[in-house]
Amino acid sequence: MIDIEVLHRVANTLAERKEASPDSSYVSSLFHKGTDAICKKVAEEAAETIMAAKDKDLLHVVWEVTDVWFHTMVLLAHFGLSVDDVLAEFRRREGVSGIDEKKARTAG
Ligand SMILES: N=c1c2ncn([C@@H]3O[C@H](COP(=O)(O)OP(=O)(O)OP(=O)(O)O)[C@@H](O)[C@H]3O)c2ncn1[C@@H]1O[C@H](COP(=O)(O)O)[C@@H](O)[C@H]1O
Repeated sequence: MIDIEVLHRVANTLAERKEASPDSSYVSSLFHKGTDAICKKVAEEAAETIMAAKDKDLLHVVWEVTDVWFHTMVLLAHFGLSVDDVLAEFRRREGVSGIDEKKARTAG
């Protein structure tokens, strides 16, 4: 199993890019363009994931999901959120059936 620490290393690089010149860094250029540009990339990469899935192109599914994760990490960093916020939410949901959770949400 590959260590999840790679996500933290990339997240640390993203944080450093907040101080970098947009000319020298793709991530910095996204930070400078702002929320709309970052969200546009998330949407584009999600659409490309769907197209790869419909083509049953499994290599491209992995590439595009990586692009989605990466650009959502840029979005988190843009808002001062961290990978750990998402991992904590996964941990909070762990073992809670999606069916039971939805029932509890719609019961009241
Ligand atoms: N993991 C990534 C990563 N994944 C994808 N990408 C870039 O995300 C972009 C994806 O956009 P597209 O596939 O649409 O490619 P494109 O058509 O060239 O992009 P646009 O024309 O739409 O801008 C490409 O430019 C990829 O190179 C990434 N860029 C950077 N990282 C990580 O971020 C770190 C910092 O990157 P820089 O800030 O560029 O140094 C790197 O060391 C990596 O760890």
